Amino acid sequence: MRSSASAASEVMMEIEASKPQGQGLVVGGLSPLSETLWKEKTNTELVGDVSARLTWKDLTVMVTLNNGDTQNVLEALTGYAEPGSFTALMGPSGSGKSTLLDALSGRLAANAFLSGTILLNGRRANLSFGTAAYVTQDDTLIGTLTVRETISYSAQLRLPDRMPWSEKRALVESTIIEMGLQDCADTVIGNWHLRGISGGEKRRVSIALEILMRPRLLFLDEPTSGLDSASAFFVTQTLRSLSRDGRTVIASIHQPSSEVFELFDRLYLLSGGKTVYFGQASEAYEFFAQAGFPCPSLRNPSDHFLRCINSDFDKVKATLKGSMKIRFETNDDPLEKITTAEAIRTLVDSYRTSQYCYSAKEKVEEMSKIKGTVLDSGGSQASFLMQAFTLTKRSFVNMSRDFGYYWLRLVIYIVVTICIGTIYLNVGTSYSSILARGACASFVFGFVTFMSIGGFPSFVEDMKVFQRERMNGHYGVTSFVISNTLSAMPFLILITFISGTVCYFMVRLHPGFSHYVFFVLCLYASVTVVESLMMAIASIVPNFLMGIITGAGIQGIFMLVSGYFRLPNDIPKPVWRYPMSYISFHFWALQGQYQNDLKGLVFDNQTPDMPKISGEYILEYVFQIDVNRSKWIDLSVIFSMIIIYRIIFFIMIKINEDVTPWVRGYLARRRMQQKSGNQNTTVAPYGLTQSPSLRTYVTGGGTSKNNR
Ligand SMILES: Nc1ncnc2c1ncn2[C@@H]1O[C@H](COP(=O)(O)OP(=O)(O)OP(=O)(O)O)[C@@H](O)[C@H]1O
Repeated sequence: MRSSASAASEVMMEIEASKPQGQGLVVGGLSPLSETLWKEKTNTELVGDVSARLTWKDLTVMVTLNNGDTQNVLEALTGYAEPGSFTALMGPSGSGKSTLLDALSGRLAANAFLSGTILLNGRRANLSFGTAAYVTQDDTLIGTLTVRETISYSAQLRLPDRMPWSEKRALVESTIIEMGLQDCADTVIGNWHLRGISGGEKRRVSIALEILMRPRLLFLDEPTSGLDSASAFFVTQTLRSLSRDGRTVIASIHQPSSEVFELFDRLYLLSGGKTVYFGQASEAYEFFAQAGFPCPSLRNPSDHFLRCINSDFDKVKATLKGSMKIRFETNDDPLEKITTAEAIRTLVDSYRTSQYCYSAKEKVEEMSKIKGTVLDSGGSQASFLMQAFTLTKRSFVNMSRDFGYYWLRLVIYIVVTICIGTIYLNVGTSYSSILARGACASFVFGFVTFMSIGGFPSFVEDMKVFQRERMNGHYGVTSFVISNTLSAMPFLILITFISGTVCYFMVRLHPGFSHYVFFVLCLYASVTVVESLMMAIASIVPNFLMGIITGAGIQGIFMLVSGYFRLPNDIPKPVWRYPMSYISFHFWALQGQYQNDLKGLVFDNQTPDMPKISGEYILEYVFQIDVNRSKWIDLSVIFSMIIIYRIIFFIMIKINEDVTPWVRGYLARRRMQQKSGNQNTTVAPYGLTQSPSLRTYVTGGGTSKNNR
């Protein structure tokens, strides 16, 4: 078998061989090779009529706070981003950079309401789910995969099926080179037990994943944060080169060095949600000078701009003056004479009446009038089957490499079942074994299945990757649910088969192969139900600590009404018996296993004065089991619960994506109209939603078939 390194070097040789004369691979930009490959293999033109012209006018974002108050995070912002340009959003922490990016890309939080107009190519458009690529601040990647594997799986998930694998591989390799990841291409990303690539490299992997599909519109939230100056320059240069290929690139940048600042085409400077400056980055220097805040010599211009508009400096100065009795030297710097809050007011007012503001508004009007191409989903072009297959494979590889996902659980399960086996060793058929058998089954289907909750943190990590990829339109919910179910199956079968066998034969439960198979199947079904239950919980409570507490609480209640801690007929009828005990999978597992174990056995204390007791009698009169119902029906109920919980997971995600934004949109419209009293205020549904179905409404385009 060829090693991945040799395969990679072959690909690189292919790349070298296919290079046009005199044209090298461009490091820090889209290589001619990948550009050509992309156009040839996907029949997609990258520039021209599919370019993305984005405008936003009077964009206001209001958030509702926990105490019911509202706060304007962005106030009446107007601006635009053109193809072939790189726009940087800058401002102090909390100025609204991320919120502006979120508003433009249709990713606002549930409590945020948007008003104003956002147009893409002169039309309203929902930019989520792949129409625009978005690189978030957090690098949510699968820790057990190498850089090359991460990008390769992403290519398989999104590139068209008809594109041969060798060409997909070539695209992957060229993307690795574009992002300067050659040296760490075969290193794992890293997780809690695997030492992986550096933070800067993770950032570059996240960007590589999004530029792989050559999106026409690219949003990046702080792509250079946490990078050293060389890496930050490299990343920014790459983004600039991407924009030069006719793409529209908008990125929020925290504290750029002067070299990085020089790479910006346009600068959007924000403070407290207001526009301080929007225009050519190179002209910002002049604007600040005109407004009375010239940049002192020997100061980095971007540092100066941020210094002028960061009101935290007022607090810092006041604290220093008060507590440390520091006296600030007065010099010619205007910022020493006035507070930063006053400087911000002056700059905001200056901008409002400046030629920069007028020309921006004019340009927005002009761009809004031109109705360009409707950009449909730039998301996945792979078929549903290819997505499901790739996701299953990726998930299986991850599960097999992540020690905490299943291997640790396997070890614990074996240890615990050996303990059970030792305690109930060769339980027999004496009178005392009746209670022992009941307790043993209750422990196995109660506590042993409960331990499956331990996989929740790993699943939450998977969910984060899913959410990032889903929001960027890489694949749909169905593919994720199917892949998760299939990839987990071999591990769950292995865990339950080994631990079930250890337990069954050490305890010597009911002899007979079919009894043993039932026990193992019931254990498998119960453990899978717990997994599915936790999956459904994760779709509602994505925080892993809260998820574990919720899952533990639900299972505790299920155990209580399972018929062991209180006999079925004694469980209070309202709520606990009907419906709780029937919803509890423990109840069905115990009903089935008691029958499986006791039916056909005879209990005898080997003393002449004590009668023999049949298992049927105990089932009916001691454990109060419905003996007329087949144990296989009990088992099928547990299997149906697996499907039900997976459907709940699917529905919850769909509700979050489709229904919640619709409700929020409706509430926002009412709230904004009430607040402003102006019926003409446009509350843009596209800005509030992440719904693929609303995309159909706003763009007239269809929902991608792969986003099912
Ligand atoms: N959904 C929300 N609910 C409540 N407050 C919010 C919400 N979104 C943003 N804010 C508030 O709005 C302000 C701007 O936040 P935002 O994250 O956009 O700033 P930022 O400029 O990106 O900051 P940073 O550089 O630190 O990431 C902050 O004060 C933040 O607390």
